[in-house]
Amino acid sequence: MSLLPILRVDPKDMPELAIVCGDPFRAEIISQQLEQVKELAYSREYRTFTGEYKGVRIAVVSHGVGSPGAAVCFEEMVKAGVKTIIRVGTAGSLSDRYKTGSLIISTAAVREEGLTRQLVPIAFPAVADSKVTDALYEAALEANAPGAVGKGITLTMDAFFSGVVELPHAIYRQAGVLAVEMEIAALYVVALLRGIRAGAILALDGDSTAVDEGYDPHRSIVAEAVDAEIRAALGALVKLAEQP
Ligand SMILES: O=P(O)(O)O[C@H]1O[C@H](CO)[C@@H](O)[C@H]1O
Ligand SMILES: O=c1cc[nH]c(=O)[nH]1
Repeated sequence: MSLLPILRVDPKDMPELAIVCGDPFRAEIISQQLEQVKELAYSREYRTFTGEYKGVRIAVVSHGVGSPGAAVCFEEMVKAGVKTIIRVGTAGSLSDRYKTGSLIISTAAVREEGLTRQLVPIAFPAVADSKVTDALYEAALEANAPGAVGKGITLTMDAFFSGVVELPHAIYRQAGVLAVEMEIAALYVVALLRGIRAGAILALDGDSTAVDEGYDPHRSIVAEAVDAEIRAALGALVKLAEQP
């Protein structure tokens, strides 16, 4: 079979279990936890590695920033036969309880991005797979994160910095949404429409309302939280490999 047109990977090389993340450099960091690692392709923002973790074959793929580009990646992964995807990302806090360094497992995503309404009406819910969520939560509790571990609804946006229109963060904070990022709604909608399992874990890198003033995701507490979420995601995939 020919290569996937955008990821530039041979579908037969893609395992059924995968981790995705925005940053191609983070994909490389995650791949360093694997044995028998191979970098299959680096095409646009999409960097694909495969390897084994505790005897389980997994892929690690970067999807870039924003839902439209990320959805292209998820769709091609599904076409290649991937059956379980976990997103390992960063997010801004919307909650007084979970601050920088905390980990959030996303049980569902508010669809404030523009992509998924072009796939299915906006009333359709973007929800995670419950087995993936449970496996992630259990693994996160044991991952020694520098902050608290929580699970709940997250917000997916297209805008990162604000313009002249007020962003809806305060409304969703009031509604109990825990964190904001930019791709989970796309992941959950694509997964639900194509019949695969998906979940997501997020390391909080600051207060979402402060990104316009000075966003700094390069602090050591964020790096520690990202390390912890990587351990949690790998542990969850091993558990999920036993529960197809
Ligand atoms: O940490 P990652 O996976 O890149 O995710 C978050 O970081 C990016 C913004 O800086 C967006 O892609 C957002 O969703
Ligand atoms: O989308 C994002 C990602 C990280 N941190 C934020 O505040 N927003």
